[in-house]
Amino acid sequence: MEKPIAPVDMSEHPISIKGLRKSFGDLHVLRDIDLELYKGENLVVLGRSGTGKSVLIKIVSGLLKQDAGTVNVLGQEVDKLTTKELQQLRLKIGFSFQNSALYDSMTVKENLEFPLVRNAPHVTRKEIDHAIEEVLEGVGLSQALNQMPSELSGGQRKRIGIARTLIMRPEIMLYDEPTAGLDPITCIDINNLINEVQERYNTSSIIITHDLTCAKSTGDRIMMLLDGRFEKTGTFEEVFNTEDERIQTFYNYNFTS
Ligand SMILES: Nc1ncnc2c1ncn2[C@@H]1O[C@H](COP(=O)(O)OP(=O)(O)OP(=O)(O)O)[C@@H](O)[C@H]1O
Repeated sequence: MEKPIAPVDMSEHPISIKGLRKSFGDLHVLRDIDLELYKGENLVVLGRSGTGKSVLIKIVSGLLKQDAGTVNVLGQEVDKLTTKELQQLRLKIGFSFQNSALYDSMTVKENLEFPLVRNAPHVTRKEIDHAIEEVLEGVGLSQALNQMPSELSGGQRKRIGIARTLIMRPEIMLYDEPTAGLDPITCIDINNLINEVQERYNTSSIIITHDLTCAKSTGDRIMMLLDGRFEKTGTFEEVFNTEDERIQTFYNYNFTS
């Protein structure tokens, strides 16, 4: 499916990264990273396994500290924040991590209300129920309200995981390998959901993946991470219309449709 055109505002940068470096001992994972996420866009960070995509997301969310460079998220320098400030900032970010598992002993409803009850203690029961109803409808799973996670398919669990982040109304969404481990049809389903979330909630998102179909279907812009740097940025066609053998090899080994 073609990516719908999104209303992107290039003058606002919910995430701005300059001169970022990160090494682990002699392993120089991120060598010199510049990245501006535009407001309202889906930005795909594409790269082979082990190229540092997860490290990048962890630095953006304050789980890891960079060695050099600046990482500004919603106007704040992440590595300068206190634990409390970081917690506040994280409430504005929706994380869809590979293993952001649901609580198996709770129903879908209980899973969804958990972040609200914990982080917004003053919301009323009525507001919670309304928010749950709204996000479940948003991810197309209104009927799953009282089901247990074990009764849902992998794709449905992923949807509920995304709904659980949306309930906090995040300004930014970070998707880490959203289609990993899903069958091709479910992948299409999740790619469509990522676009629906962008449209419906006006989120600005970074999607990190090595799945080219996911990149093509969800990305307004693609950044290709190679050897610790972004080697190419543009639309899917711009990135892969290249003489760079490393990018051609990535394309030839990965693209399945
Ligand atoms: N805390 C850490 N300590 C030491 N090395 C680490 C740490 N975190 C990541 N690395 C190393 O950094 C490199 C990049 O890891 P990262 O998880 O970011 O890769 P990735 O691009 O997300 O790959 P994948 O798609 O397989 O998750 C790997 O070689 C990894 O072993």
